[in-house]
Amino acid sequence: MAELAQFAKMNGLGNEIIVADMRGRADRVLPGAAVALAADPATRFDQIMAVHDPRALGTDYYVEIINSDGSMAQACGNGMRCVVQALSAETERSRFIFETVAGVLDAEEHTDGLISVDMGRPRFGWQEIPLAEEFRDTRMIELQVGPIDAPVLHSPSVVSMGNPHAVFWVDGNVNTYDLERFGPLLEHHPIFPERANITIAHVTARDAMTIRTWERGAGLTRACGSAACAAAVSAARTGRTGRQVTVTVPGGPLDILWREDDHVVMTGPAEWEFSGRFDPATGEWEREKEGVA
Ligand SMILES: N[C@@H](CCC[C@H](N)C(=O)O)C(=O)O
Repeated sequence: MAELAQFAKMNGLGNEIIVADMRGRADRVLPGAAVALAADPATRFDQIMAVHDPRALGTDYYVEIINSDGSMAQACGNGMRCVVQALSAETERSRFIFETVAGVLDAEEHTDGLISVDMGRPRFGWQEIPLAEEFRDTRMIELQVGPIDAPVLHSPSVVSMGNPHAVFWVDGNVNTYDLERFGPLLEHHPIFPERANITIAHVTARDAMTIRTWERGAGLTRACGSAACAAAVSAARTGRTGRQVTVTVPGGPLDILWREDDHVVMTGPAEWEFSGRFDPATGEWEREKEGVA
């Protein structure tokens, strides 16, 4: 067995997260190890946030994001809040600058314990999302599921928050839609060459909406931070809301602000569950014993 790496099992509004401490190591969390950890009910997770030593000048850490199917993700809002909480407990710092494959982002823990993450700028170009074919206006694209003459979900807004998102607008309760059935079909639809996160959104006020998300590479989750950002910017962009909204996901509310400088800032909680050590090559793991640092 390789030298074990420390991890903390955490969650961001029920989005199951493992924060893996890969600092000072040359190895990476392998896809097979992620799949093994996800299959174990005790360590079941939606994303692993692997925290590495910094690669770029002016950043504190490089963070890799791994979905439960072993694929890589470019953004994970709830996971970033968990990383901030884990690091702030260790370092007594409250601000961090991270590098991810999607770029550099900064994050801050507030005195009330809530954490804000600057999720960067949304991208609306069809090649940036990416889509398989040209759509000049990505506020609403032609795509539907269900019977041709009576689609269940149709005409989503599409956007990249570093990762690809499609947001389907509905009038009623988001829980009445069979996302477990339609999510995988839409995630793998040929219009999304890199797959997509699929969200159903119901705007309830100029500053509020409820969403549910089928995550690319992880399936149905209780929360998806980048999807909350994607839904918020898409709602503002289509005139449904203003630029500051409370997005309620199954796990609870997230505050999303699309600032005038085009950056999207997400604020919400993070929660520690337990710690352990694992083998990044195989996913074998052991729980940290109480009282052992
Ligand atoms: N849970 C995340 C999003 C995770 C990444 C996603 N599954 C993808 O592959 O794009 C969040 O909180 O943003």
